[in-house]
Amino acid sequence: MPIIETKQLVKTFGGLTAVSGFEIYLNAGELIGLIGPNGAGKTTAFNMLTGVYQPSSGDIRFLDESVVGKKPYEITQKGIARTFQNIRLFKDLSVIDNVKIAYHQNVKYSVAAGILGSKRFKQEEQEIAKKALELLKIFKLDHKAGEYAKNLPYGEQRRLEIARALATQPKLILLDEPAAGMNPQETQELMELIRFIRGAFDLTILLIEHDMSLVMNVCERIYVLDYGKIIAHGTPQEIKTNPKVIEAYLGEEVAI
Ligand SMILES: Nc1ncnc2c1ncn2[C@@H]1O[C@H](COP(=O)(O)OP(=O)(O)OP(=O)(O)O)[C@@H](O)[C@H]1O
Repeated sequence: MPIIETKQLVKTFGGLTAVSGFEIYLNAGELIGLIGPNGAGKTTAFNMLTGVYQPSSGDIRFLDESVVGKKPYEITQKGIARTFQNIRLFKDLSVIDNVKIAYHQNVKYSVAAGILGSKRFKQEEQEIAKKALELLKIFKLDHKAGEYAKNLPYGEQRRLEIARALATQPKLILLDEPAAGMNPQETQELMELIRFIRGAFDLTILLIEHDMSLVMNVCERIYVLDYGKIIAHGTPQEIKTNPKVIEAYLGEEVAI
């Protein structure tokens, strides 16, 4: 049974149909790509999967339960995390605090315990600080734990966003253009990191990416959106040679 499955998802904005008939599924442990020309509806699809937008119609089943109508924080608590195309870190907080905040979502002490500084609260805080640092180590950001997030170079901010998403302990993670703005060396390292975290954290991953070499190299299957509709679905090899995909990308800068 798929971990997530969408049924005939539609999103309209006034007269504009941004996404229609959107049907995808991801099995547990898969790494799947979602590609398409600019304005095809990829981010709108992510926004529906994470409760940022409510679908105009259709259904989203996550772990065999509909998540339509749920708020973004409820969806995060159920196990779906994401990163954003335009990085959304807490830029005036330290690197480690960005990760600690995400861990706090799953902590069990009460607000009163926090204010009163109870023993349990202190233990939880120490545990979270330890876990956050371990996570930063995986992302090679532990030596920058105390720096302001805003002072990190772009590529590191992107990595921190993924680390923060992982701190919510998701089962499914949606990455919106994780390699945007990265140089080839950083992109290569990111590719290895994505493969690593999938295994290490038992994740299922859906990836939007314009960097075709990244998508073709790491994804097992790829969905292609064009004008809000899925025009192709298959292995990287099938997608590369699909005439509809080639046509959709004509005039775009990306070579597939
Ligand atoms: N909040 C909104 N209000 C109105 N129109 C929107 C809104 N969000 C997205 N759209 C429109 O929906 C369509 C799909 O946009 P979307 O951002 O999902 O595409 P995309 O595939 O993610 O594009 P890109 O690759 O450029 O990020 C576009 O025509 C966009 O202008």
